Amino acid sequence: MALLDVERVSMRFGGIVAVNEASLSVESGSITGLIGPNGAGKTTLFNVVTGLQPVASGRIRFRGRDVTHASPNSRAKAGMARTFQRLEAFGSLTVRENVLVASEIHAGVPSWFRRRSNGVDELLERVGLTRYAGQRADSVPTGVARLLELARALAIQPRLLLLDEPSSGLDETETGHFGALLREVAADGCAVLMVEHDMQLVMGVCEYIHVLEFGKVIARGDPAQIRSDRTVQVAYLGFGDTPDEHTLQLPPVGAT
Ligand SMILES: Nc1ncnc2c1ncn2[C@@H]1O[C@H](COP(=O)(O)OP(=O)(O)OP(=O)(O)O)[C@@H](O)[C@H]1O
Repeated sequence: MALLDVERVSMRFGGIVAVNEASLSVESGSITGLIGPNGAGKTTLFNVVTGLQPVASGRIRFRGRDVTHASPNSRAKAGMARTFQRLEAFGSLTVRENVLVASEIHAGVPSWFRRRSNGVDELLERVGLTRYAGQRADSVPTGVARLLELARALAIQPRLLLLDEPSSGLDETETGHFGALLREVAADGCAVLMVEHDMQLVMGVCEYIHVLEFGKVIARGDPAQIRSDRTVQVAYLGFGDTPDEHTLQLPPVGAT
């Protein structure tokens, strides 16, 4: 059984069908991509999976449990963490305090009652934030803020990490570093489901990819299958009918 199973889920905003009977699954310890054009329904699907928005129909199972109507909080407690497109850290707290708060919320105990900081410093070290630990979150560059979002999500020791456009605002080197970090996270047993527009990152780190268009999953497969899928090339990547057009624009699999 997969770690996450989304079965024929739909979600509407009035007359707009944002997610239309979409199904996808995420295996434990894997990195899975969710790609598609702007407005395809990716963020809405994340919101439905994490419980921020209700489903109109369909079923969501996480770790074998039906969580279709569970609260966001109980899904988080069961091991789901997510980041948002817009950076959400507490600006007036330091980088370290931000991670500490996330860790405390997860543990349910304020740190002054505990002797240890629940691995916060190790976590900062692991994602490369130690030198920024004492800086206010609103004073760090975007690349560092993205790592902070990742560290805050990891602080709840999730089984599944949902990342919404994590490389947004990162340069190529930072994106490469981020991709390497994601591989480590997955190797440690935390599955990653990632919405991302940077195809180099997606093709480089994802083992499996789902493609969404108009709320429907139009293709799924490993990076090589997605690269060569004609429907994806036309619908998402905007290629015409010239057979070789796409090969010039897509990065090779494993490029990151
Ligand atoms: N709060 C809302 N109210 C009404 N319509 C919405 C709302 N949020 C999203 N939509 C619509 O739902 C559809 C899916 O939007 P969504 O943001 O999920 O797409 P997306 O794939 O994440 O896009 P992007 O890549 O641009 O972030 C779009 O048609 C969008 O306009």
